[in-house]
Amino acid sequence: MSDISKAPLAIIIMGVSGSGKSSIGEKMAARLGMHFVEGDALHPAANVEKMSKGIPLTDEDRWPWLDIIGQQIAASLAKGEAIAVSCSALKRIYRERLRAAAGGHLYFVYLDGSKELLTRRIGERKGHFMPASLLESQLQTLEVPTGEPGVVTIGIDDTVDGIVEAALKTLDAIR
Ligand SMILES: Nc1ncnc2c1ncn2[C@@H]1O[C@H](COP(=O)(O)OP(=O)(O)OP(=O)(O)O)[C@@H](O)[C@H]1O
Ligand SMILES: O=C(O)[C@H](O)[C@@H](O)[C@H](O)[C@H](O)CO
Repeated sequence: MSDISKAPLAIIIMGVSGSGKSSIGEKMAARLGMHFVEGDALHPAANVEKMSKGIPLTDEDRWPWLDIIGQQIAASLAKGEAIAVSCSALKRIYRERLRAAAGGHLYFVYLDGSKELLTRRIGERKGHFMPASLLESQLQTLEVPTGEPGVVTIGIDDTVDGIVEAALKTLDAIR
């Protein structure tokens, strides 16, 4: 099996709110010895305020945020450094923007879960700005990335470790 940590690699861990992007992304990046960036931390304050009030973001709200993420990925790759970022990346046009920023060298790990499981995980989570009420709009906005280049789809009905293992194995298989 090839060692996917050797080449500079850029990975977005994507999916709707509560799918496990932060939990999986952090652990995956640690396993690969990669720098992990929490995409939520890069939202302009106005976006966080909106989401905290239960108001879904628009494309216009998301573009500046996606561009910050794209710039971070481009900067890492330019230095020859691998990077993993958690980012909902719900629409295909968002992913295209991120791919363009990364010069085409971008993988996506899509965390796929049922509405019931997502609702449960968000409900059990404490101290996060994202209210459970926004899950519906997240699911409506999501354009499933399956079939796009560099995408691996992983079901989230498993332990964090199980999901990380599956993601690493599937990613390795397509590289
Ligand atoms: N495989 C799992 N098994 C059990 N609990 C999990 C699993 N993955 C994530 N969780 C829990 O589910 C909740 C949501 O996970 P997390 O915050 O990582 O998702 P997220 O996609 O980053 O969410 P958001 O986009 O809203 O920030 C957290 O409380 C987390 O601890
Ligand atoms: O595109 C979006 O609507 C946002 O990025 C959300 O997905 C949140 O950032 C995330 O889910 C926070 O919990």
